[in-house]
Amino acid sequence: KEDIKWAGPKADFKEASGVLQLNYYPACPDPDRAMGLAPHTDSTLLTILYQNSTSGLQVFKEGAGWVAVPPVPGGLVINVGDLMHILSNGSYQSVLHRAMVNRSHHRLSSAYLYGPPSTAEISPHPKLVGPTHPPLYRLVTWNEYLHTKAKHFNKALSSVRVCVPLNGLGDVNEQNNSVTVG
Ligand SMILES: O=C(O)CCC(=O)C(=O)O
Ligand SMILES: [Fe+2]
Repeated sequence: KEDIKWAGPKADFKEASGVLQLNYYPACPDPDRAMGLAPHTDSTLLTILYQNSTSGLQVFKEGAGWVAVPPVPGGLVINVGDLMHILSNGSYQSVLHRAMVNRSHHRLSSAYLYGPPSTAEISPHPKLVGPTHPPLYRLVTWNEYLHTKAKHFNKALSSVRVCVPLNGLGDVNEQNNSVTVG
């Protein structure tokens, strides 16, 4: 199996796909009746997120529900995405998150999403699979995964899953599939 060419200190970034997403959430007098950004996981490897001083980001934590991630001055938030989830064979789970709107302040965030070339083949890393650790996800090209994500949204990870884990639970991210965002 070939090494990963699109990540690491000596990576070839020429064909890689990076996206800078700028989000603006106007103040909303009735925030409980509006959603800034619907619950989702990022498809990419890691996301580097900057948020201004207005709170709104929440992550879903098993057993605790939605937990606020308050802005830290000068701090960045790093999200694990689906690609890391697949590569690590589920050891690093992609984080379900959403953005709420604020009653009195507008909110800005910018997310840098790093992705491989569209033809890159994505599967659990060979060093992490073996007789006692079967691969949980089948091989997909990055392009194929993005199409699957556009179609199945928060069920995309499950749809490329090849066998049920020993504890019999599905992906945490599966529970929220009601709203689609761009
Ligand atoms: O605005 C935020 O804090 C979250 C943005 C986000 O999740 C995204 O752009 O993917
Ligand atoms: Fe996100």
